[in-house]
Amino acid sequence: MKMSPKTIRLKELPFLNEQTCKIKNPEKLEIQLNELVSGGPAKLQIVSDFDHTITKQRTSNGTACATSFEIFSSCKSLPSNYTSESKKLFNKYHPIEIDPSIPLKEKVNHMIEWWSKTNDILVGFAFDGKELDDVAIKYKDCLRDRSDEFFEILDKLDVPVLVFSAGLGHSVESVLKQANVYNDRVKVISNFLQTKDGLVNGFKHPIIHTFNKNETVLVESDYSSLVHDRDNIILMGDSLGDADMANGVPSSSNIVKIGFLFHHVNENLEKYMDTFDIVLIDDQTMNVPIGLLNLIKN
Ligand SMILES: Nc1ccn([C@@H]2O[C@H](COP(=O)(O)O)[C@@H](O)[C@H]2O)c(=O)n1
Ligand SMILES: [Mg+2]
Repeated sequence: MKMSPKTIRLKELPFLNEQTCKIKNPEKLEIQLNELVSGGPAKLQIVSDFDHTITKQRTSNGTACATSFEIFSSCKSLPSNYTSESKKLFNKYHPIEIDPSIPLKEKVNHMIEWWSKTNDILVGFAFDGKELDDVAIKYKDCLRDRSDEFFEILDKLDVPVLVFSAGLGHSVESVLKQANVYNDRVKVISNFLQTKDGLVNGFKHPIIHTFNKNETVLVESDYSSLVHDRDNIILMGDSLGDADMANGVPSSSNIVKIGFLFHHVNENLEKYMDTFDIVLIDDQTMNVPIGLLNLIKN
């Protein structure tokens, strides 16, 4: 006998009823979730940011987790002027990046300036991918709690994952590799270094920064052609700009957006709730994405 599918009710899902989980429009989310479930794994794809989304925003003792650029900077062979300049840039621009009082247009200009100054200092030295792989071993535990389980479920269900990062692609790939979660279903679109005469010569184009993660930078990749029949999307990010990461998909797509909120929680909460379907406050786990996958899997 064929069973009729049971409607999923948000109030019956403990992982969406925690104090730290905020949902602006539960009715809309309930409809979206039921569509995700009825589409099953075959219709699903994941689009996720890397820094502070696949990795944690803070460790258990409260310190910030290194970004992919910071992981690169811990390679001992890099010239000290690169590492010191890069640190200075981080100290200047990161507070701007997370400041809720700065209007978006102004912030975008600062971010373009940050990434182009970073591009300018990434010139004229050798880069050893093997050294980065070795360094990345130290950072594999920066991944959110239960990340291994999250990637294992996706792998078993054959669900493709786009990791869309404005960070440094080489570090993203190294950390995913060292954590044993990088496989054929995972594609990284990010900033990769180019070389000239064997030395680093800035980023390959287009440069991806926090606020241009959309179809304009995806257009040159073959990603959309690979997943065009998967119109159910779970999108995950920690920055408001991450919510645009699936902008290039057809308008008929059903996208559930999860936002990990950590900085300036009170000032940001309303904007995050307007932008993401599910907002998770200081949640350093993959509990909610895994909860959704388990519904879809079953
Ligand atoms: N020179 C830089 C530029 C940016 N960052 C940080 O990287 C993050 C971008 O990576 P996502 O995976 O989150 O897109 C961004 O939020 C910046 O804070 C950096 O550390 N150094
Ligand atoms: Mg991020």
